[in-house]
Amino acid sequence: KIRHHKWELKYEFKSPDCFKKLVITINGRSPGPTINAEVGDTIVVELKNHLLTENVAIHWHGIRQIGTPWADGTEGVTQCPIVPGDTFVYKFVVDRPGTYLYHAHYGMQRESGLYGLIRVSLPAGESEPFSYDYDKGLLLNDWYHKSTYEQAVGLNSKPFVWVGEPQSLLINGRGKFNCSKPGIEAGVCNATNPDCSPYSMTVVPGKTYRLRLASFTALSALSFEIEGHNMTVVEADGHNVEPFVVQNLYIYSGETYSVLVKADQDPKRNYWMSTKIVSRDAVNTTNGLAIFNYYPNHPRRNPPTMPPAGPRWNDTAPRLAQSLAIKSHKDYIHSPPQTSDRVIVMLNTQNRIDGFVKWSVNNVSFGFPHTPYLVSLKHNLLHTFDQNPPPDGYDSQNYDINSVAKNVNATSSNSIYRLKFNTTVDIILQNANTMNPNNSETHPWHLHGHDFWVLGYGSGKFNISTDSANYNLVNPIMKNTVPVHPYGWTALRFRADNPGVWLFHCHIESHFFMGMGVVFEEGIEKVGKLPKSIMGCGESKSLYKP
Ligand SMILES: O=C1O[C@H]([C@@H](O)CO)C(O)=C1O
Repeated sequence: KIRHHKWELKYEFKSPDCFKKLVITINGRSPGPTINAEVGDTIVVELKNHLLTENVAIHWHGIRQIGTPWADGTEGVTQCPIVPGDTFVYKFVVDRPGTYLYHAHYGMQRESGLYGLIRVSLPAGESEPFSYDYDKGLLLNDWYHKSTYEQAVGLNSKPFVWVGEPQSLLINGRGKFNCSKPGIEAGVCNATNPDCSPYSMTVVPGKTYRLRLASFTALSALSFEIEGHNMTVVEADGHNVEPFVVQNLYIYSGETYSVLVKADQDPKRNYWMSTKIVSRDAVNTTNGLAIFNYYPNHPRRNPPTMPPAGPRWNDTAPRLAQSLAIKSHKDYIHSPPQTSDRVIVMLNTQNRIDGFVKWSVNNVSFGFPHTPYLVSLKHNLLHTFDQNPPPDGYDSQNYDINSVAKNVNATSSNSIYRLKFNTTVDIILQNANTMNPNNSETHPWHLHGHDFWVLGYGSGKFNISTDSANYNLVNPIMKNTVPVHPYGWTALRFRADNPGVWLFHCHIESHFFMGMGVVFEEGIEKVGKLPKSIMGCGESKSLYKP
């Protein structure tokens, strides 16, 4: 079945957390409409850019784009930006059931509110290995009052202007900034604006709900909980999980989870749903709140209790424990190849280049070329980017991951990793200290075009002989986004079997903007004829003869 969507993108004044700012809307909404589809459907999104003076591109996060690498929506990698006034048509197949995201992939535009959910269900007659009565989406986000443009310029300035912690946290596009804080211009913040009344999810006592949680945060790692209710984790990034129960779920930017919740508590009252920032000391950001409303109580009635405080922000152990608990459902194991053809160790560091603050992989900070790689590679415009491959590792003998590096300087490059088609590749994400003493951050890494097996997590420096001996090669979960914990490592394996050019990057918007990403090419010769609509910028202009 073909599912046709017509989207008009524009900036509008909105007050998702009561504070008025410019928000990118899709057909008047932020978050945008949920795309509902069945496995095997073709999604067509006809996108009209009405942003007046800003380009755009939309990425379908978690959709592998098999046979349509040009529809991945990654500006600079798979397409030219969509300029104001233009219409671009995305067309791709959703080939697996599960919960996925879509969001802007141009500069740091996602945080302007251009995001939404993709829900792919099984064909009628097929069923999941779990059951529920109702299916609901919960889109989690953090929210800034400054424009994405002001933030980008700050990150790219000397002296460096960091984006800081978000002003609020949103649940289904709604949050609450404290309008009575001093220094707010009259008329900008209105606590009674209906845009910012909390999201309320009505539940029928005794029923079971599948909540599809998705994190779109620009920066924050979150802990989500529903006061007084257990949650059973059943899906992660579109894969069935061997079920386990949590009171609070840690979720990193770019991840999705389905949890089952039974409305089995006192039906005479409502309960809080809340998000809290973990892994960063965000003292001035209040927790995100929504209402878990037991029918027939009033959906706006506040619960009689204080909202839950949530876990301590700097406690890494329970987060690592949750990561380790996520295994493939026993009836849905995709066995990983038992060996790999290539191991790429990726040291994650914060650096300086000519006095600018950057993030790097193996001391190379990523920057886009002018021509999208997909076009350059397919049409042999190889002079458009650096042909020296980036390093497959770092000097692990001599690099101390636990302290500020002796030499924090890095280089910048737009070079890429070229993978041999149909080979198995291991990636070891190695975390380290930032440029600040006693500080290491959590980075959620997202791979385009593939799912990978998560073979292991550990703390400290990865040891190729001892740590790889402990890989989970039996029932590893497959995901498309995974955290590397502070001072820790994460090991992934994937098959380079999807012809195209694919980004792999930290899903924190500012970190990717500062260079925290790499690009993989595989099987470029197998990519079909590129649509002209992705061309028109840089050297692809020469190919664009209408
Ligand atoms: O990239 C970052 O910069 C700041 C800080 O390290 C420098 O101000 C921070 O917390 C980041 O994640």
